[in-house]
Amino acid sequence: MALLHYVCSVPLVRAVRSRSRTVQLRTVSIHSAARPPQVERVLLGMSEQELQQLALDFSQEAYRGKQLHHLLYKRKVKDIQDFIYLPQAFRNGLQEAGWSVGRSPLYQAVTAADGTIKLLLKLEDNRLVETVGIPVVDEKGSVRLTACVSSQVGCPLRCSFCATGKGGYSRNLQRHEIVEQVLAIEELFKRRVTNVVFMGMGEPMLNLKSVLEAHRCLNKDIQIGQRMITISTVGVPNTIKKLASYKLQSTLAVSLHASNQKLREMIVPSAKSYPLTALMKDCKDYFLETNRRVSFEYTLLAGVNDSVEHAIELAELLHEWGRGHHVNLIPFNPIEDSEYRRPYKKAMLAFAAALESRKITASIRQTRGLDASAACGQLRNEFQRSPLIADSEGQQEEVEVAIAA
Ligand SMILES: C[S@@+](CC[C@H](N)C(=O)[O-])C[C@H]1O[C@@H](n2cnc3c(N)ncnc32)[C@H](O)[C@@H]1O
Ligand code: SF4
Repeated sequence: MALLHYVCSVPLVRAVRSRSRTVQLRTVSIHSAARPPQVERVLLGMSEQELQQLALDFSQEAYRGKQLHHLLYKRKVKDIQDFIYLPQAFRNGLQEAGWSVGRSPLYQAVTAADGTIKLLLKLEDNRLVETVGIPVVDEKGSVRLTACVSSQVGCPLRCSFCATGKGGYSRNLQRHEIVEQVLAIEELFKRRVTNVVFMGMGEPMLNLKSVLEAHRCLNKDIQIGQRMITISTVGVPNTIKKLASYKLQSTLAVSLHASNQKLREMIVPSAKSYPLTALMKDCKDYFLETNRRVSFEYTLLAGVNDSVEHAIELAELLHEWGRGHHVNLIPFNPIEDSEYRRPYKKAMLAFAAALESRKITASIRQTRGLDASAACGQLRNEFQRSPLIADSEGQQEEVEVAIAA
């Protein structure tokens, strides 16, 4: 693991454990979570029409809005004073009115042996968010670059095998804080991001508004195809239906991890509020409404959910679906203070074979970025415990998360 940059050592606002946990629910609301800073005057995330309107509001011609769009999304300029095409008076006017581009400084980047890079961005309120760039060379030799983006700082849902969940929750990310992760990865790799997966820190469905706004920007402004974007969720009641209504061509990934309700509740505490039958129905409706295959993520935990019997039960759950799904088997990535273990390869292959023999398409996901703690579910804890941060004077903040009935 090589340290690429250490940009600054600023106080870190650290989230601590939530005091209240999951209770019975129908809808989800979050109380007393840390508020993001004021973001009304942030340029990143705005559409071309909005930027044109902004130019008009500043008594500029509408084409200045087009130039702003080009500077933000093509030239990726980070500071208003560097908008060299724009009149100095317009730049000054924007700044005086409190506008900013909305790009955060890179705090740290760590590269893994396989070329995966984990980036840590320092947000305006000193919170840190992690994002991962994963380069993949396909059989034809062309390179894909996947951005694994975060939607929240931490996560309130506390899945038992996930470092993010164990690290606590601070707040939702704003749309520009999601978009900028992709731009930061492009800057570091010096190439375009081809795929985006909402599989970093946080539960996207608990921050659906900002996730959808960021999705629009990534698609329309940064020109990443909708089909190249995946939104991953552990399942939050009513949100899959809502997402389906937008009829996006993006992939919905549902983190299942268990073949029956009892086991799922043990692994994913929030499953208590969203029975497997209801979740599966919503997923099927999603497929029928969008005609997009749903991807089921299944983290394999040795001796917990990885037996052939579990595979058979999972196949039964998916059997009536026909072609509308795919199962992604994710070998557990080790995290601190966890008794879970990654299954042996033989067990994973047997699990996949049991699915395939029942006509359920499945693949075992290749682990990327493990030695840099950049693999699925490993985000957050590593940096939180870094001595650099432990020594800082970041104030601690009690965050209470309640999932209400
Ligand atoms: C970190 S979550 C973020 C997206 C969303 N909250 C979800 O759970 O789908 C992305 C994926 O990482 C997986 N994951 C979490 N912890 C993991 C671990 N320790 N090993 C392997 N996969 C893990 C989750 O199951 C999920 O499929
Ligand atoms: S797996 Fe997803 S939902 Fe569960 S704690 Fe981690 S980030 Fe949150």
